[in-house]
Amino acid sequence: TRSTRPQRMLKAVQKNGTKGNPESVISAIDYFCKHSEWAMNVGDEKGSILDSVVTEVNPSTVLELGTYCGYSTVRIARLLSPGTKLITLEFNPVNAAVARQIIAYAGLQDKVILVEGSSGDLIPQMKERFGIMTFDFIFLDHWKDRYLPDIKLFEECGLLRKGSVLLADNVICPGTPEYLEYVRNSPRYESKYYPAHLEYTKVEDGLEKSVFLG
Ligand SMILES: O=C(NCCCCc1cc2cnccc2s1)c1cc(-c2ccc(F)cc2)cc(O)c1O
Ligand SMILES: [Mg+2]
Repeated sequence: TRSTRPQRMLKAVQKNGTKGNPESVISAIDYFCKHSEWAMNVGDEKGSILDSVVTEVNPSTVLELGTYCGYSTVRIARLLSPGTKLITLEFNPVNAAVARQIIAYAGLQDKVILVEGSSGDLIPQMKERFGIMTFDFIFLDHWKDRYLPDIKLFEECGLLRKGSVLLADNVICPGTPEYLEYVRNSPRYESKYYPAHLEYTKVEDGLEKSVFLG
């Protein structure tokens, strides 16, 4: 059967990247998406904002919802302190297989725990399966209609602490209106919008950073 876009992206990384060099993997993916095939990675513009928030938070516990090909996983993992691991959830097994290879090519496999499944099923298992008390940093980049139910799930499962930072991709395009309304109007969050563009395009998009106030 015909290859998938993530599989063609992996080939581009192996051809144009340098093994063990995360920056070269990031560049190879961005080049592929700009010159070969658009793909729904967070991209370089929003990726720089992601980098700055991760650096500012310097988290010890990290969760990413939506691995896709591992582009943002690599961006986050390369910035984590030694010994810190990030948990990333992916629903699609074919994409998860590609992501594992891209993360390994970057040399970051020891800093990443990739779990296949849906957020609704896996979030309630975080404490028992991974010994997590609370998350310092959460990157939301999965089904856009799951952002709101999943933030409520985080609250219900006691996975947030005073100061936990949630960063959400695509709050404009494709859009997450109910999530935005919730975090911007809830007294339990302090929210800030970072304007940018949909990855590799001129279409308006942005990231919403929300700090849990306890
Ligand atoms: O759908 C998007 N990302 C989610 C893929 C969901 C798969 C998963 C569900 C799930 C559930 N539980 C755990 C893990 C996971 S992973 C997405 C789409 C666009 C886009 C596409 C077309 C377009 F014209 C304009 C924008 C841009 C983006 O940046 C995106 O992130
Ligand atoms: Mg996205």
